[in-house]
Amino acid sequence: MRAIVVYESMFGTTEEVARAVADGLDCADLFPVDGAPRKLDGYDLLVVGAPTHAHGLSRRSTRKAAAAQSTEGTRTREPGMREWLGGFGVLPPAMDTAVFDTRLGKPRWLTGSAAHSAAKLLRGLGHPPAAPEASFVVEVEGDETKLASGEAERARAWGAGLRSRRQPIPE
Ligand SMILES: Cc1cc2nc3c(=O)[nH]c(=O)nc-3n(C[C@H](O)[C@H](O)[C@H](O)COP(=O)(O)O)c2cc1C
Repeated sequence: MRAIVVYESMFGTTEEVARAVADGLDCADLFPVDGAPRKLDGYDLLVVGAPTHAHGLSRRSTRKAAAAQSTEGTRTREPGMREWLGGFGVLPPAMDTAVFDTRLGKPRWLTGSAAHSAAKLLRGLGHPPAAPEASFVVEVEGDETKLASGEAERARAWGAGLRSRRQPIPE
């Protein structure tokens, strides 16, 4: 199996999750969304991950708001995941997809979910996620946004789970 993990990240948290997911998959190419390829032929699985902004995928305005909060600049720039996914007319027909996000550790009806928005876009492209959407919790303390304890390990296990879903069933 050949997998590609594409992530958007302002402060590095979703990037950390993406690296753990790719590690769990053990067969994945990893790209920031602003450097991701437009040709996905040859991949069996596309995994996309993004931070939750204003209850869904980021928009240019929310990315600007994030940039204003950071003295170091943001990890990924334009385009965001919404625009990257929106730029595809078709995806390779046999390719599976999976989605994850990072968000605050509150009930989903309060936080929203970027993964849920990404899943909608993928359904529109005829590639509904093959696994349940995953969310990983971030904590914000003052100026610092960090992954909650245990979430990197959970992300690695989620990636490994995606890999095992794709293993052929022995005859
Ligand atoms: C402009 C903006 C809007 C946000 N809106 C939400 C939100 O609606 N729900 C939520 O759970 N977190 C929200 N957050 C927190 C982000 O989810 C958090 O910054 C992100 O998961 C960190 O990932 P990153 O380090 O990869 O950017 C928001 C953050 C920013 C900067």
